[in-house]
Amino acid sequence: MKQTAILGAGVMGETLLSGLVRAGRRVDQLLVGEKRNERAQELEERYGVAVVGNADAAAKADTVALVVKPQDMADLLDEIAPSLRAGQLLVSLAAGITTGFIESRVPDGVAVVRVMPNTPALVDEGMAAVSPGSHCSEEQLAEAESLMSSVGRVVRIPERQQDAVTAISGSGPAYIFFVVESMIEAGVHLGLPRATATELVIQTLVGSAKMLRETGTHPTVLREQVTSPGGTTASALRELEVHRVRAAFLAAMESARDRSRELAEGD
Ligand SMILES: NC(=O)C1=CN([C@@H]2O[C@H](COP(=O)(O)OP(=O)(O)OC[C@H]3O[C@@H](n4cnc5c(N)ncnc54)[C@H](O)[C@@H]3O)[C@@H](O)[C@H]2O)C=CC1
Ligand SMILES: O=C(O)[C@@H]1CCC=N1
Repeated sequence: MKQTAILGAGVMGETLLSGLVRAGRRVDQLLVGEKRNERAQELEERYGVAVVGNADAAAKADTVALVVKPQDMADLLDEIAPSLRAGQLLVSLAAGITTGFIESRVPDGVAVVRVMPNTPALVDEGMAAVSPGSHCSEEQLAEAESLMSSVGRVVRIPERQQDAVTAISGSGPAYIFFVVESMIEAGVHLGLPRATATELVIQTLVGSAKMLRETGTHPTVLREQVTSPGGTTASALRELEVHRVRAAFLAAMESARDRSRELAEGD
């Protein structure tokens, strides 16, 4: 019976855990390692999953998902390294942490896959990008992909693109929620009840996302279809350009990419 351990069960760890359970993974094939006792207890009660020590989980599992903050990764690896053996697979979901960083801290022959997931995995609409480390077999990479495909889509990318991916899809949901918040506030400023503004914005987002996915039409064309000559949309879009929103998105994502690079240094 193949065992999968999840070490670090905060927002992303629980997202992965819940997705695996929804996808039909038996709870007796799952182990969780979590530092905070009250959190560990909560997860045991919610999912019926066994929460054990990190070293114990690492020794028993075939696949170990590392879902702690980048700043906590070195300590976690020091703790579990003596329990690991060649042939096991480590799947890191941490921003910035390279496969080389992990490989240099665990026994030879332990395979590493770096993944950048995102929180829509909570509703099985996640986007994950996976990159193999230096000695990861096709079968092990497929195992990491299958872990993530239980909660959404998966793409394979070269590891050098991981910091950019982190800036786009890893952090991406936060930008979208920020836009949604801003539009709801604008609706309230324009005199709409908050509940009405919220419903209008969320359905507009869902409908627009569905159009992008289902028509396959380029976003520029879809935007042009909404923009009547001399109309309301053109007027609004001119304001967004005047306020340099496009440039702000570029600067924001460059900043996220650079921060991802820094996290590897432990800052
Ligand atoms: N939240 C997000 O949207 C995304 C997060 N990630 C990555 O996922 C990782 C976790 O992020 P979050 O879940 O947001 O953080 P979080 O702070 O919610 O969760 C981290 C968990 O790890 C636990 N922990 C810390 N040290 C531990 C140890 N030695 N042993 C066991 N448990 C330990 C903490 O108690 C906490 O519950 C990060 O590396 C982050 O870069 C990646 C993509 C998206
Ligand atoms: O903010 C962060 O560092 C993590 C990585 C991507 C999304 N959340």
